Amino acid sequence: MARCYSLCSFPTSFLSPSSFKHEGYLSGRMMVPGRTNTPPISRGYPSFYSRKEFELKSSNGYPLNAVSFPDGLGGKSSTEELVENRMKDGSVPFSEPGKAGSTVSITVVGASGDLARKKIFPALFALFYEDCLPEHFTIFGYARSKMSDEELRNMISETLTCRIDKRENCSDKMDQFLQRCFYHSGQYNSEENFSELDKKLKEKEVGRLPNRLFYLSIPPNIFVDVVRCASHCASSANGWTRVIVEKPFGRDLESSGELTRCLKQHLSEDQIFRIDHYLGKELVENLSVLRFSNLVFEPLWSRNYIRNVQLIFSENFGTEGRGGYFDNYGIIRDIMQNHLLQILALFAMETPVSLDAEDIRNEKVKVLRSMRPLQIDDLIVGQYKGHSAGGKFYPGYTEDPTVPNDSLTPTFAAAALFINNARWDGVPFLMKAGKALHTKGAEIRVQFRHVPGNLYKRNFGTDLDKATNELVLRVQPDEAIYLRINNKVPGLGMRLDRSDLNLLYKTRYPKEIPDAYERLLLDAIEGERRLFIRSDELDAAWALFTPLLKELEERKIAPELYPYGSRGPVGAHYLAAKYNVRWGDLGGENS
Ligand SMILES: NC(=O)C1=CN([C@@H]2O[C@H](COP(=O)(O)OP(=O)(O)OC[C@H]3O[C@@H](n4cnc5c(N)ncnc54)[C@H](OP(=O)(O)O)[C@@H]3O)[C@@H](O)[C@H]2O)C=CC1
Ligand SMILES: O=C1O[C@H](COP(=O)(O)O)[C@@H](O)[C@H](O)[C@H]1O
Repeated sequence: MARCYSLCSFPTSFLSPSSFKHEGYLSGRMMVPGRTNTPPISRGYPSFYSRKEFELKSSNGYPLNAVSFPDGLGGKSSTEELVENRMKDGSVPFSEPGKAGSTVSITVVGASGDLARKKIFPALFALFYEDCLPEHFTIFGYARSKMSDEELRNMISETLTCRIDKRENCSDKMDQFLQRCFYHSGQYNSEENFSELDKKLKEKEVGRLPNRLFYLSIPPNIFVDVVRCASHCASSANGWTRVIVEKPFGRDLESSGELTRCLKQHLSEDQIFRIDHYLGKELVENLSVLRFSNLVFEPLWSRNYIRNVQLIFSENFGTEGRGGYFDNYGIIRDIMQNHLLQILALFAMETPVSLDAEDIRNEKVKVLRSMRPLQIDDLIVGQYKGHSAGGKFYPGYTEDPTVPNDSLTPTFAAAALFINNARWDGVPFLMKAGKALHTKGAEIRVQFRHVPGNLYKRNFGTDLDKATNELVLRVQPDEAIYLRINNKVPGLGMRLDRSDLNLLYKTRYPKEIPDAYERLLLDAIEGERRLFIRSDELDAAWALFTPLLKELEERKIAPELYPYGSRGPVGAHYLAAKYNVRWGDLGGENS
């Protein structure tokens, strides 16, 4: 995480917690009529730091506090003037630098659940461990389960690991972190219970400008209840209040629109942080860097040179434990409509005006709106069936006790999508996503066109595809970016070979890569919206998939069965062949 690492690379005296202050920004309850809650960061306003030249980078590489305070007194800095002016007009009550600072309270709603335990609390600890959290912060777990603070701490401590070097003993840090974690038990639709939470939050926030972040790690049917109660009874009185919303954001265009409408009765769009954790993955972040900061790629980034793009997701386990949720959604909604489509939009967008969140999100929306809705002929669906291997039986999807026996829900899908704009006209964007396959991974594969009039064509035999240049971004596991090129085998003859120019992260960057949730939580705390989904993006994404999802369900299209642990249904090959494409991940040697 560049910003934190750049923070950590300062001399240690700069790293004292007191140099890390996030000041509060906007007064009022969650929804402030006539005013958006855009924080200082994305508008280029400063945050306050006590040290000259202290610079904390946001995840888009922009300095968050593009300001340095003058040494000594004498004259007002532009920052101080800005603060003073803003306070005079009453609109933005920053707290004064140097006086009582701000605090951030992070409430994990659904704290007893799987996601909270496995991802959210560990990510918060990792941020704390890296000194990336503000100096003053408190974490609250909220759920119906009865638990004491101590029990919550015990639960959390089971999943915490030391961040940089797993062998390092960081029990002191863990203890410090756990001491800042508290629990409140309550119903999700009880204003009274949220008022009790508010009281407890205030006790921790006393004397500081309170900022509040709520993470909705709960089933979607209770999102609106929680937002209503939190907004009425537990939002910050004079700091910012933000809400991270987990997917699924509805199950089609209508239900997603309805969810957005309901949330917006209590929140402004700027307060809603719709999370897609794939946008927080290191390699997905690197996609734009690779493209926009290397001369060698951007000129090739169009239909003129790119033959097809493949977005591939696979898991080598089934819906174990999540069958109840999954059966109502299926793989298209679970993975394609969000994770893979988000990557596609980032991949295919035009150059944004800047790295500002709105500029990037504007470009992504344009791509999504230029796409034609997915056609049923460009889709194949599959479902895994039970399979025995190595003396063990792997049950099929419908053998999961939480899944109906006659379920037609796809656990695998492959699709061909097209972008009807000048850059991408006619280029197939192939997506493939499946559970219970032979391997776990996610990658972006770019296959380039054949070299026209290739002088060496006879060296490749009859299959020119063997000479295809391919750029692969392996998102996980074993993060890597590699470029497949053709080269001569050393020697007196003229034998050609395909080799990989390989940037393998674990050899180039031996440090552990931060989890996606770390980056996204930090961005939400800092008010950086670039990696969160705006409501018009969401609408455009659903518009592409909704007609097809309805058709699949109305026509009760049966998925092609594939054995647990296999490479998926053969239909995926026919679909690719229809567009003269071969899946790059099934291409043989070290593909
Ligand atoms: N788990 C994962 O890997 C991922 C999850 N998500 C999404 O994140 C959110 C949380 O996921 P996860 O932690 O797995 O969910 P859980 O099913 O574990 O639910 C979280 C908590 O919500 C409460 N809860 C569960 N069901 C209900 C219900 N029907 N009514 C009221 N409260 C309920 C429970 O707390 P209590 O009973 O104590 O109140 C539970 O501990 C979901 O929206 C999910 O779709 C997204 C990506 C990945
Ligand atoms: O959002 C989801 O993602 C996970 C896969 O996430 P990863 O970071 O482990 O690749 C997937 O298992 C789950 O079904 C889906 O809801």
